[in-house]
Amino acid sequence: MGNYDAIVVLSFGGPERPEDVLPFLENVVRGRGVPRERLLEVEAHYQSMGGASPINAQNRALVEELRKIVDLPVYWGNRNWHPFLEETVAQMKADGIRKAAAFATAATASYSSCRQYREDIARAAAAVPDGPELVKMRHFYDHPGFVAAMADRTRAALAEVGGDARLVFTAHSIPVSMAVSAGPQGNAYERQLREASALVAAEVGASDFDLVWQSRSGPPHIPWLEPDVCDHLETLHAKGVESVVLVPIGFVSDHMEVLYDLDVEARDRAGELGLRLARAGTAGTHPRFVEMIRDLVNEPEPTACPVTCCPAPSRPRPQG
Ligand SMILES: CC1=C(CCC(=O)O)c2cc3nc(cc4[nH]c(cc5[nH]c(cc1n2)c(C)c5CCC(=O)O)c(CCC(=O)O)c4C)C(CCC(=O)O)=C3C
Ligand SMILES: [Fe+2]
Repeated sequence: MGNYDAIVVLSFGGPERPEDVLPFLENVVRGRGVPRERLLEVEAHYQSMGGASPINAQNRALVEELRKIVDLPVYWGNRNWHPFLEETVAQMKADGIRKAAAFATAATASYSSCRQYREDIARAAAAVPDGPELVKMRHFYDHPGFVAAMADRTRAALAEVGGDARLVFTAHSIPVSMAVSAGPQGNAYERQLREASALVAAEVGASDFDLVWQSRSGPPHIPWLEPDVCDHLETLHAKGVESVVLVPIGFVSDHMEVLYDLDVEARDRAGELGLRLARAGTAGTHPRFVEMIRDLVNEPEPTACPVTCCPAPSRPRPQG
């Protein structure tokens, strides 16, 4: 046990009002060379959904559920939008918290899903001198609680389409260079997602599955993980597959990347192809997932990753 006196849920953050969408997006892509056109396209996705991301509401719900089963105070702070982790850590200090277990809402290794959350913790520590120590919990892609929650969600989606649907797991695409440098031995992002997918597939009794990518960002000349989920639906259709269940194994709540890129874009593509499609839910507030967080906090204190793993991407050269 790490002798924590609080838990803090650390997440991506999202806008909740139309006028916050662009400033939020600018925070996300600062220094990352994402073309302006891509940013405006994504802005339109958010505005088409009412100018609000559901991610903050989902994190509030997760915090509520967690509070019901732990004896520690539970806080919540984000990387890209209010409440920023700095704000939360300032509150924790004011409340007298000395050491907290930090649960980041990302299951795997990679710069975006691990190292960058460690940087968020370091930034908050620098902003709040003499604040609490935050200890980041380990990756949970293969934790039985996460797997059980995702298996339940997958079974529900299979029941929706009926028959022998093809299981297609999806995760956020990342630059190939980021994928190669993920984890102490490299390639951990893809390997961990494949392992998580295999565990869920086995639990629902599927003999085979695919793992594909979604939500590609970045400049077009930089290679990202492929194939994209929409292209993959075409490939499956060409092979004679008639029904598909999409399982967003790379995300823990039904936020914008899931609601837009899967429920709008991929669903549209499936409709054009005449494919039957159902989308499995994410872990969200599934009781097994919430219990997993409690169990992680009760594990021996995790050691930090080696400093060489999941390095920050080099800053892209300005284009044009
Ligand atoms: C691995 C990974 C996860 C999973 C792990 C985790 O969950 O942390 C994830 C989650 C998320 N990504 C999200 C949103 C966005 N990601 C972007 C851009 C990027 N994501 C990347 C990677 C990941 N992203 C990368 C390498 C970029 C390129 C820019 C950069 O190098 O950082 C952009 C910029 C615009 C664009 O899409 O071009 C947006 C808006 C939301 C919030 C959804 C909501 O608002 O509900 C969530 C949970
Ligand atoms: Fe992202």
